[in-house]
Amino acid sequence: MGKQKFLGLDSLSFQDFDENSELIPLMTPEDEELINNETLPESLPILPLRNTVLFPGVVIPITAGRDTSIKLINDANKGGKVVGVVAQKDEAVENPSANDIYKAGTVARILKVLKMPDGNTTVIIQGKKRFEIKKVIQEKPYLTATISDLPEVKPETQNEEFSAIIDSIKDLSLDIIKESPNIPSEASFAIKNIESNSFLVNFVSSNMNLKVDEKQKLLVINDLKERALETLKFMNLEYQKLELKNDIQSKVQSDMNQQQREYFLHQQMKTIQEELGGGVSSGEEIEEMKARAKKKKWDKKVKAHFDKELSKMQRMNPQVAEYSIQRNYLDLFLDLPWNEFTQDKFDLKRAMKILDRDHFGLDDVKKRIIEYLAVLKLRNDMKSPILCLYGPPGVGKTSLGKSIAEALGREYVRISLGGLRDESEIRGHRKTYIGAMPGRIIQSLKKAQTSNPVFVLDEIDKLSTGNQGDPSSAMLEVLDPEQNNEFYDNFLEMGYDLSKVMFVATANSLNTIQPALRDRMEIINVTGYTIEEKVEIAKRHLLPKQLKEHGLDSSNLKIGKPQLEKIVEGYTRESGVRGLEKQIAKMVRYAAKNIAMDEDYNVKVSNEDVVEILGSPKLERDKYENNNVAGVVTGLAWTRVGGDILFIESILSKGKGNLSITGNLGKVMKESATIAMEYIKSNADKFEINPEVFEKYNVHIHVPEGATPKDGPSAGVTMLTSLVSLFTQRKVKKSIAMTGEITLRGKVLPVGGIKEKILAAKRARIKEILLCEDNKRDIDEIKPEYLKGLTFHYVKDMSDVLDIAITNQKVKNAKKL
Ligand SMILES: Nc1ncnc2c1ncn2[C@@H]1O[C@H](COP(=O)(O)OP(=O)(O)OP(=O)(O)O)[C@@H](O)[C@H]1O
Repeated sequence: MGKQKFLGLDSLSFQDFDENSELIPLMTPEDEELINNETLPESLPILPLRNTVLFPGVVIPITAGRDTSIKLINDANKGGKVVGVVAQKDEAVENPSANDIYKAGTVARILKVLKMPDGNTTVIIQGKKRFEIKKVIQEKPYLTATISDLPEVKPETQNEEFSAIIDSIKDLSLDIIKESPNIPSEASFAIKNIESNSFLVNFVSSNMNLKVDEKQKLLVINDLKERALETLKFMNLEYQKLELKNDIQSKVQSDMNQQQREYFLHQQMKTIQEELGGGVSSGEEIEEMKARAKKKKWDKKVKAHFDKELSKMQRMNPQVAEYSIQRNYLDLFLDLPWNEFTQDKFDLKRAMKILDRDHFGLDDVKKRIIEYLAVLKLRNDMKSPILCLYGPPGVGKTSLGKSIAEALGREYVRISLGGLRDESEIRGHRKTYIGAMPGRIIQSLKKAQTSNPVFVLDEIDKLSTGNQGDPSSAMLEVLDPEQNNEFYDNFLEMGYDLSKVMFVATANSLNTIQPALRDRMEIINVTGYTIEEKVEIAKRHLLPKQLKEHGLDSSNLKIGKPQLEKIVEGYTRESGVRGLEKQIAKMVRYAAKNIAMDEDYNVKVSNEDVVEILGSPKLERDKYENNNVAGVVTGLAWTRVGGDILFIESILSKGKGNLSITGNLGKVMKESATIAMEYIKSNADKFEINPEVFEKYNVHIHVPEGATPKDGPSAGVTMLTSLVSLFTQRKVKKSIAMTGEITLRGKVLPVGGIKEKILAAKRARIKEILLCEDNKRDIDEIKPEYLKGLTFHYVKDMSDVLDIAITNQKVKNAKKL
């Protein structure tokens, strides 16, 4: 419903009308009756309406601009004040003829004629009765036609359907008025007061936002019920459109409100900041940043990003917190090395020299490192391989990384991944967090100041998965040559090229490294050292290093080989040399103290001095004991800290044939014990064991040294030997140690960690070692000097094990079973 058409009163006031003019719309059935009883003249002047349709009872203002219309109105106003009003088919037609107007129209009464200042004439007319043109009898000076009545067909007064339609029209028009901001609320007052159904339908039809032809269609429907229904349909459509429009508008409105609010707040903030003495952002700082930026070797993308962020900073007030966040952020861009590389030194001889200078032994490892450097040199694409040095603690993995950096002439950085459980430690926090920082990778590169350092990732096997994302998956991206040229740090908000970085990871164990990570690395095993090697390392490296660190030199303290050996054997029990270094540091401190206190001391230390300084040698638990007791056998184990020996003890006690196992053992070891037991039971004859023994006695197996958890199937042969020795009460071969898995069928299977196990056996002064035949190839790979003084027995079946390990001699005080 358009405002200008509603009641037709928008530009006029009531004072413009005579007291008795019939301005007030018809409201009652009596009014309607009056109109219907009026007799129509035979012919009428026809006033064509350009853009509306007049309905009976409705008052509308029309503007007459055309000369013909003005003449018609003037003539009629002077005469009977009655005209026929018919809508034009096409509003563009200037002088409509009979064919240009519809056939049906409404008789109108002129209520008022007003001369407007613009020369137009405004006429207030009221619709009376509908008519049909029979014939146009003259076209000049205006159209005149003979007409006939169009009688309205009314439903019976009791028609329920019609009443329902009328009610709906009323309700819906009230709804429409409520939803339409343009319709004055008085309109609802009018609707409520219209009593004549016919007039209600006309009133609504006239005021609806319909096209002329739609209104005309309504006008010519004689059946009032049908007309009402059609009107209701149009109203429904109109209501839906209105709802949609309001919906859109309220959305737009709320967006606007939000924007206005922000703008307003910003303005306020600005004012407050100015009041507090803040000014425009510090120009000097920005100029300095710009100068630094000029020296950076950024690619286009990074440069564009930096420029954008810098101009953001320029617009900020230096007093606000965001300013310093932004400055830190941009500082990081300026501090980070971008495409700044050190030239690699590919002199492999020199590299070898450096590796030899820093590390004693480790020949295989050094050889593999040199091979790697050679490949790097030949490929020359600067894409670096990822090395993973794995082995027990203190064997020099980390320090090898450092030597590699020196050999290549690259910068060296290191991060420890041990216990790191938060992905953001690697990838950083988004800069919107309070106290956000880049991840460790980016921080280390900032420290390195070059884009191609040697980057040591210590303890990659100890990366743990916490509830803050998975750091291993972030590491995967770091270590994947396909992806790491665009490593994304959350703080940096940019990809950073890590492909030129040479990563060297270290690990104590391969099992706990995520398999996908392990696949991406070249694994190099760094095994532990023999006693002789440790002595050499101590002499050549550890002692000079410690002397230097304490401000002394070799003239202040001399430790001979026998004493070093004593220290290694009596005070350390490890695969690496970290503990040894600590003991040597103690020796050096002793000298330093004496020098500082001006006291005499032996520069060349004796065995006694060693005991005096370090205390009496610690118990050497992992020393082979003897074979005097049945059921005690030495096994070889592999742990994360290197090889170790273990003793398996078993005893019999009167009982009902139960098997119990104690010690800090894993599930697999317990299974091995059960397998061994079953094997013995089924081969009791062979070992001359009375089968009744199994029912009369309980067996208890124990593995002492419970502090280090031991698991793995490799104790199988040891369990078996222990139990056979127990049931037969025969001695186990002297100075023998063994490792191997057993199966129910009596087979012996190969096991891992052989190198470490051999070193542990040597430390424990074992002479003979029993292994699966398939482990021979591991032994063949070990340097002969490591194997000096050891005899190997290779076996296939459990019976071979027993043939070798169990003697015919009964133990002292053998039990009679
Ligand atoms: N072969 C060697 N020659 C000289 N020094 C060595 C040798 N092996 C180890 N060291 C020294 O032993 C110390 C410990 O080595 P490092 O820290 O590299 O051990 P690691 O294998 O990385 O241990 P972890 O696994 O605990 O990190 C260092 O001071 C190192 O120089």
